[in-house]
Amino acid sequence: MSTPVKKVPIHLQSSQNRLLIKNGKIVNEDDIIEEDVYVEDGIIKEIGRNLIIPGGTRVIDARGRYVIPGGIDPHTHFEFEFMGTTTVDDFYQGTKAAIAGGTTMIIDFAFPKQGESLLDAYYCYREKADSKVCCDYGLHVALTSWSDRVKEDMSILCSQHGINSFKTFMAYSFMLNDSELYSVFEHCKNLGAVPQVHAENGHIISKNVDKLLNKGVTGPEGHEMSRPEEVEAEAVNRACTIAHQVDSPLYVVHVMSKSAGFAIKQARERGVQVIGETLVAGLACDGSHYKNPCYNHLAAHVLSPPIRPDKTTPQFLMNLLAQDILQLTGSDNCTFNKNQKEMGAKNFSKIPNGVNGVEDRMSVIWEKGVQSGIIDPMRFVAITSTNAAKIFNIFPRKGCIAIGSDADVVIWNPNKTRIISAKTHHQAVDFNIFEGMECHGVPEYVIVNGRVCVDEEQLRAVQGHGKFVETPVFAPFVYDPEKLSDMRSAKNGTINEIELSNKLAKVSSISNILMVFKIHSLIDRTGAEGV
Ligand SMILES: NC(=O)NCCC(=O)O
Ligand SMILES: [Zn+2]
Ligand SMILES: [Zn+2]
Repeated sequence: MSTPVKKVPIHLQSSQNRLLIKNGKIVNEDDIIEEDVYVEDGIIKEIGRNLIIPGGTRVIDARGRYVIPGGIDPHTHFEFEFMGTTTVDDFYQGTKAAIAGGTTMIIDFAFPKQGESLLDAYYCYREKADSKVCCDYGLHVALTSWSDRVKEDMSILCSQHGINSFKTFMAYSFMLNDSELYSVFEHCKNLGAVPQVHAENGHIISKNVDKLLNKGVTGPEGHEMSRPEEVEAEAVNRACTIAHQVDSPLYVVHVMSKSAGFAIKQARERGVQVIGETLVAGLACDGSHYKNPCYNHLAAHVLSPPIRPDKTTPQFLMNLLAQDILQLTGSDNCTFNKNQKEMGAKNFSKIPNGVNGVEDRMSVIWEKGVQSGIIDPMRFVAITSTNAAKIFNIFPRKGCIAIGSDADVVIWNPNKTRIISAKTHHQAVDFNIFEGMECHGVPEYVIVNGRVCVDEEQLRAVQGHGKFVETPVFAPFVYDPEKLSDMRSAKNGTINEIELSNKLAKVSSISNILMVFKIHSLIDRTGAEGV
């Protein structure tokens, strides 16, 4: 006897494959147009008015909404074994939360365990992620040592496995020295890959940690005290110098301070091809939480480089994004629960480093950037999606609303608000560093490869719906500045004339050269062209 075939009602069948988004304002990095978007089989097939579409197509009315490319978070750590424990957001929960907030692709880091080869680390991450991801994902690979074997594996990863970026460290026990960084950057340049750097001076930090612990400073406040911003800026400057010597591009991850941002500005002015990423944590959180007497509250905010005590830093970083001195934003989502953070109860240097952000990045940046008048919706799209797609060489497949692009689309209501809370977020972590923040900008629909995964604000993410996306080498954005200038929009966003007073940032180099950088009035839009 044959099993009766269950028939899916026709309207449900077609809504999986065909979708018309009507009456919205399409925002790309360089323009805003009022046209409809037709999606079929996961791809944007048509853009225009009065489109002729097949019967049975689901229609979403986006009147009064923006239709934007899904966010690309270039910096997450799901299922990451770090500092003696593992992050609580795995590839399922992490990507589900990403989608809830309007992010439709993440790029994580394949991290080799001690003694593990880069290739094995890559296979291990593919194994962990492939069956779990609800949205597409890519991988950077972390370099925790340097050898001929590492060099060879980098070449294989680029030529055979769709990897085009490698993260190096100037801090933590696995940091590389200057000579190793020189070799890595040079090799990346030959491969057409993007060398990334975690820029903090690890030697100074470890001296400071010892000194603080000896003085009896054991609480979480010691974390920030051991890594002041000049320690970040010195490393940024040194990494830029090394990259310049070998003529390689450089991507500085998680820029968290004014001094580091300024070091990037200076490097770009002297011709270093440096790309700067900042974090939603740095754009929204200031040092006010350092006054909180609760260990758990403080420990929950510990990440590296740290959130700066200076209250003006978040807006300063947003201004750098408006100016194109920084190009993109990540979350560095690296989440540990209360009991894991308690590993550092007697010694701040043992607090697992990391915070949340993958879910809230889009709304928080909209609130702090667009709602506050520092950037316009086009620049928002550039710093949350398009630039990541360009840097990691998946543009225009991702990062824009265009015919032929993947249908990763968000229908964004700029007038709705929501209040962020750990009680309502979709992440596994038990704390939210943006707790209580009211944000304008709500993703009412999130379409992931053509599938409606947030539907009228209801999350319907599907485990395994995402795929690994290869990132090819020699991204034009990074390696071909001429093509880049054609590709790059002249519009860098409308920004308020926020006068930043001249400030002095002291940056000391490892060789005891004291450089004093004068921070110019950074917010001069016309002056930004030459940055
Ligand atoms: N940033 C942080 O504190 N944790 C994640 C690891 C890293 O990105 O350095
Ligand atoms: Zn890092
Ligand atoms: Zn990170």
